[in-house]
Amino acid sequence: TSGENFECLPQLCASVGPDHWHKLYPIANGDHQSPIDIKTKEVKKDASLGHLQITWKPSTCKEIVNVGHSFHVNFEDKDNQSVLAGGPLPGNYRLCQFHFHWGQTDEQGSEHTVDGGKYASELHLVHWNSDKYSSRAEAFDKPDGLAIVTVFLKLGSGNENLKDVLKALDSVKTKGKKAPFSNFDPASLLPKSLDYWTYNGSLTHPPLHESVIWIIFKEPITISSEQLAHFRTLLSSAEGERPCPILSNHRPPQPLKGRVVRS
Ligand SMILES: CCc1c(F)c(F)c(S(N)(=O)=O)c(F)c1F
Ligand SMILES: [Zn+2]
Repeated sequence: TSGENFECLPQLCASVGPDHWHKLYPIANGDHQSPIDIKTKEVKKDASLGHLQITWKPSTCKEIVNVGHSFHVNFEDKDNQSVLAGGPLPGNYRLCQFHFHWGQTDEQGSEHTVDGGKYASELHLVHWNSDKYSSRAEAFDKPDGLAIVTVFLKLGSGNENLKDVLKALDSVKTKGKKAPFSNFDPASLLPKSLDYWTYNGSLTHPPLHESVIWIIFKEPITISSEQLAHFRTLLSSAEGERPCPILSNHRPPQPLKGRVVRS
């Protein structure tokens, strides 16, 4: 086709979807894969689990980047300024980035599900074990390497605290683009209650390392249909290429393989 600028064909963009990952990343069929469906009746109450200690500094927020299948808000993590501790964690985990997952329609989009129920979106705040490792790269593939705090977003009224993130998205529309994004307080995206579920799992996108302690808040925050549509305007194509919108980027739930979810 001589430079026609037609919309990206869905199958072209999705030819590397979750069902193909195992060919390049055999761990995709491993015993500690994420996400999972949380069956609330099978959750084990564990009195030894303490409260989470969250100390995130807005001044460590640095930039927003289009990583092709999503966007990441990256934090300065050269010292222990924005850290997570307590709960199921053995020590301090340093915040390095957050990102969202969403679906083709408002009826799906979360990665974890609760009693089979899907939320419209899911926020992941990624931290690495800075007591034991010297960088996120070193921690990424270690069993106690990462701690990911997860907040469900349910379809509802517009979320004031997402406005700044959504506005910043407009400056990183195409793959590989990055823009400064500072002084954002990720705690503004937390629910009132910090009650959580926790289990051991993996990254939900290649390389799928089984290196994650998942900490999932039970209470969702809200997101509107318009804000979800804004997520879907992000492109997986680079500048000048045929535009290919990221309509969805959530992996379906994986087998629990005997793991226990605690709260
Ligand atoms: C290696 C890049 C990467 C992922 F592939 C990934 F799947 C996740 S996730 N959805 O488990 O939080 C990350 F946080 C992440 F940084
Ligand atoms: Zn994620």
